[in-house]
Amino acid sequence: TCAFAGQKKVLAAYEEAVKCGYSGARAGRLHTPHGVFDTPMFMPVGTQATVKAVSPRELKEMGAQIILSNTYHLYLRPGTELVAEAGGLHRFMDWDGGILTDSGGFQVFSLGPLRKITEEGAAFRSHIDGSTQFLSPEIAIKAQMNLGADIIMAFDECIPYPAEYQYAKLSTERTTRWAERSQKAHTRSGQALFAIVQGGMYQDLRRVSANDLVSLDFPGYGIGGLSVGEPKPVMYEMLEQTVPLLPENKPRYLMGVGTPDCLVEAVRYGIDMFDCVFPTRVARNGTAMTKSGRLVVKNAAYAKDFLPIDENCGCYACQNFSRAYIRHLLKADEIFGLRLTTIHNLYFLLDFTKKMRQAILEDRFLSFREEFLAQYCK
Ligand SMILES: NCc1cc(CSc2ccccc2)c2nc(N)[nH]c(=O)c2c1
Ligand SMILES: [Zn+2]
Repeated sequence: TCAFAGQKKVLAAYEEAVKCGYSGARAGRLHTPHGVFDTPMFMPVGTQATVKAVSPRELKEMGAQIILSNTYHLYLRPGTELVAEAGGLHRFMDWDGGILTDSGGFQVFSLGPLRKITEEGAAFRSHIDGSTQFLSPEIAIKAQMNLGADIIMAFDECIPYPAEYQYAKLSTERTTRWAERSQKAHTRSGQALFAIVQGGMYQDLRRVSANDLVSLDFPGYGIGGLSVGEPKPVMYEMLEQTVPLLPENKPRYLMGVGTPDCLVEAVRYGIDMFDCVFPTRVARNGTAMTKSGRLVVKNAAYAKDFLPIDENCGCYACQNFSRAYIRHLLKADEIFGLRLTTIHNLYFLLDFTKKMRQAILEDRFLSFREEFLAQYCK
């Protein structure tokens, strides 16, 4: 166990269990005030304090350990002070597992129209009521302390792709200054603040960003600014440059990356934590994830297919319902149809990360990766 202690009392300690030969893959245990969780791990996204279409009980049943929420959305509605008055996010949404919140920077740039970035922070218009809003490291950290997540993220700028070298350099240096301001504003013990590595698609900027943030000594590190439209080989190249510079005894969280082929490659480089809206988002348009790729249940081909989505899947949908039934519900715009495809997709990704962990523990991760990629990308 290599528990770590930041400048405050031990926060999210991370113990590396097993390192897999010939790759950076590792299986670890992440300690938080709401429990100890296994990595590699997939974290379902619950942007507005709910993982769309599923209940906390169902999330627990399918093995979810840590779920994500968005400071940007909760800050605008219902307000983070209100959530604090309700007893914090765990109480508000009745979730007793781990919670991680993003700092809001990314959502400002991806959602808020008419935004302006200065050294101080980001001004933007709310996508809800068009009101003028402002987020800074101090405001974002205060909001996350109000929400009470176990792991919170420093305020950063996700550099768009493509970006000029000069812009990427200035933005990355500012994100490092914002990380320092986030650290100074973070006064809630028992809550881990992760920094976020940026640097665009420039190897040298990625290395500078990682080294600067490591010297500021955070309990864990997000890797941001990837899966923003760049070719996958470029993303893998940035991981190869960045991950080895991060402390082995601290968790690495690749932000907003989530197709299974990307997950297995990122685990190979030593990533421990993942999130993505993809499984819940594609579920809502009737697409199920399987180890051979995507299955569009809504297609007419499945009208009389009385088999489950995946015969080998242990999820509630596959154990009890057929493709024909789920297709019928989706065609009839029945909410239960979306719930079943969402339950299946979340279970698929949670089970997939469990299988990767098992493969690492049994030192057969590289053959697991080969077999999976051969079948999935078929
Ligand atoms: N892959 C793109 C991506 C996604 C997210 C969002 S991850 C997320 C989404 C919902 C809830 C919690 C975290 C990011 N967040 C931050 N702060 N910085 C990034 O560079 C970045 C890049
Ligand atoms: Zn299933």
